Amino acid sequence: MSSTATAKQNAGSGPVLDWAAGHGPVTGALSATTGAFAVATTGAATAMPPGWALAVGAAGALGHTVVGLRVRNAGRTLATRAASWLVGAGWTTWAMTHGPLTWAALGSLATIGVGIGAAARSSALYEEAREEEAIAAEQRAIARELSAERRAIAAEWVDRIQRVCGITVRVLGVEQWPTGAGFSIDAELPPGGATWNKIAAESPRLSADARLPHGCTATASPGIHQGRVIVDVTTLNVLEQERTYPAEYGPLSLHTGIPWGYRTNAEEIRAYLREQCALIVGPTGSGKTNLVHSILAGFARAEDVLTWVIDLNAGSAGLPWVLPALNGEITTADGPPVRPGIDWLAGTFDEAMTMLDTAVRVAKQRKMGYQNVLARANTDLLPVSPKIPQIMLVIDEGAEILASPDRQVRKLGEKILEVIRIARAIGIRTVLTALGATGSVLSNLMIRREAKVRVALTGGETEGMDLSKMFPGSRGLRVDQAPHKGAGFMATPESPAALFKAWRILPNQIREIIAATSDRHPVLDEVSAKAAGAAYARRWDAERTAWMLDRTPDDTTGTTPAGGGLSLSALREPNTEQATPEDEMLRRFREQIDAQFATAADPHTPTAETAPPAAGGLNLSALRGEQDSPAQQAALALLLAAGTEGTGASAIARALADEYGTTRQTVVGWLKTWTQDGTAVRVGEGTKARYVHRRHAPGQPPES
Ligand SMILES: Nc1ncnc2c1ncn2[C@@H]1O[C@H](COP(=O)(O)OP(=O)(O)OP(=O)(O)O)[C@@H](O)[C@H]1O
Repeated sequence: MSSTATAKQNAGSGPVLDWAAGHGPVTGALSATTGAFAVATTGAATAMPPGWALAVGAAGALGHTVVGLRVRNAGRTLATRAASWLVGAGWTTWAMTHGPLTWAALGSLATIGVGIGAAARSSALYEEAREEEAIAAEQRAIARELSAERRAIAAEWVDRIQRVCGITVRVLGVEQWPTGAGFSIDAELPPGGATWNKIAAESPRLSADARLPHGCTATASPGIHQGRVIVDVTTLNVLEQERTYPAEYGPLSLHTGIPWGYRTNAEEIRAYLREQCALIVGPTGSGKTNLVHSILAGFARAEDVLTWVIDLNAGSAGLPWVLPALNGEITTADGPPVRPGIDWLAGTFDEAMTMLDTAVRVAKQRKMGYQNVLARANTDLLPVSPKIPQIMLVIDEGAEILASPDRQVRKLGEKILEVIRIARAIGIRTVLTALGATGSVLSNLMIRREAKVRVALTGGETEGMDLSKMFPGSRGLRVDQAPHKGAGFMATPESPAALFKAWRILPNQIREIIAATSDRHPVLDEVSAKAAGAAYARRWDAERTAWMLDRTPDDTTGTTPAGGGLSLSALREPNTEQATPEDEMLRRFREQIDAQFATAADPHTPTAETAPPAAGGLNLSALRGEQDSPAQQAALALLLAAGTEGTGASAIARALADEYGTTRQTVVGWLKTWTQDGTAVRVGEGTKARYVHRRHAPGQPPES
């Protein structure tokens, strides 16, 4: 009978006995006594020589002892098992001689059974306790070793702090960092008025005394109360290494902080920007642009942030976040067009002014429009959420704008300050970068008060780096501690000034982040969109974005002006007979945005200057008269050539991809327009659907 069949049979008739399983105290005793009884009765009935039972018992005891030794059972367990075998065998021998079916034999067998059970139970418990004790002993040994190391560290640093700072601390704990880059000491200051900053001020001397490698520091910060100090000691210089932006692009929120880089203990540091503005200082070549990209990456990942970028320096900070989407270089797995990684990019003075005016209008409108929301939430801080996103204005070299001697540029500066002044409560904050004009910028009270998230990228540059102005109250920070590109110091209200490094982020990661976050960006809330008006709604308009395409390196028109100024092509009449590839790209971009996103409803009723928006979206394409581009003409020619058979969007896109870089999405847009205006006819359904030029449409008289 198969085992399954047996199991099935047994299932209905009581407990299934698993003979392969090991014995517990009860089954073990039961098995021993029933076994002995069976042998005794059979032996007596068959007149088996009683000595055999004794021999079997001795062999059993020996076998069990050997196995027990092999699995390292305790001596006590071995003795119990061997004794069980021998007692069982003794009884069997006796019972075979005197007859197993007497009351004396049965009673003594039951007693033996209970005895074996109890002994087995006790030896099992003993075995368990022995195992636990072994584990605990092992852990105690590890802890002893660790705490010996910790004790050594504690003693060494008590001595050092005494020697260097003249303060005798009592170490309460030493925590080794999981990153392996160093440790933290939690110590109690002596009575008599010693403060943690006395130790903090001696950081360089402590580091030297500890013979720390270059780039490693011993920094002191306040402990749990004013009588305690934490000393963080780095022993491995992670700032030396180049670490790329973490490849996990999951959603973030302004409220949980946006990671900007990592500390010397290799832990990430986050900027909390709900109420704070930020100031980043970094001379040329220090890695400032790279840091701005890391920051924009974090904002792109956030579900409650819309990023507006002003970059009058040829848009280099913002362009990588726009162009891949604009040029249709990125597609997502399910095919919808990709939104740029930032919500607005101003690369010219006029556009920057428009953006700042819009920000001021939005701020004022939010103040009025959200009174109820504030009252309901019982707060004076607008509850920022994906529905009411925070606008982060990132202004590259904004500090230079503030300090500019040029009257025009200073107007921009005044607007920036106005935004900083009025918009904290209602969710608009700024990130300003500076090449080094820290003196004049930091003398501005508004910046000093509002921009407490600060970064100084040194990249080894010592000229014009006044760390004490950037991080007032922090002592012991030296530029030469961070000689690597992308490295410097960062302070936030939550985390005192200390060494920091930005992750390296390359264009391919920027493209990945644009694709990964495309459907995550919030939409400007209705109240704000109303205030922002057409200036915002038409931000991707051809005339306003032409400069971006003139900057692309694969520009073949030769019209790119030198320097970063506004390009002449921005003034180009968009409805020229021969559309350029840039116009084609722009048109495609507008179409994609129209098709996919109602980026903001244009709240204004159409006027002479504002073209009517399509219901539910921007209808950017409608903002200019559509003109067939060479790519579109080629597509039309293909449609004609397909005759009565017709063709589809994919086939046309494939044919045009090499020469014009046309995507399927674009062709879908053209085919839609052509079917609407009667140029083409759609025939068939589902996967069989194809388009036929009206000349070849069924039932159509041939055109002459
Ligand atoms: N976090 C980083 N890790 C490693 N290397 C970096 C990092 N940031 C920047 N670099 C290196 O420094 C170089 C300059 O960086 P980046 O262009 O960001 O500097 P910048 O301060 O903006 O300079 P510029 O103003 O001249 O553009 C980069 O090409 C890169 O090699």
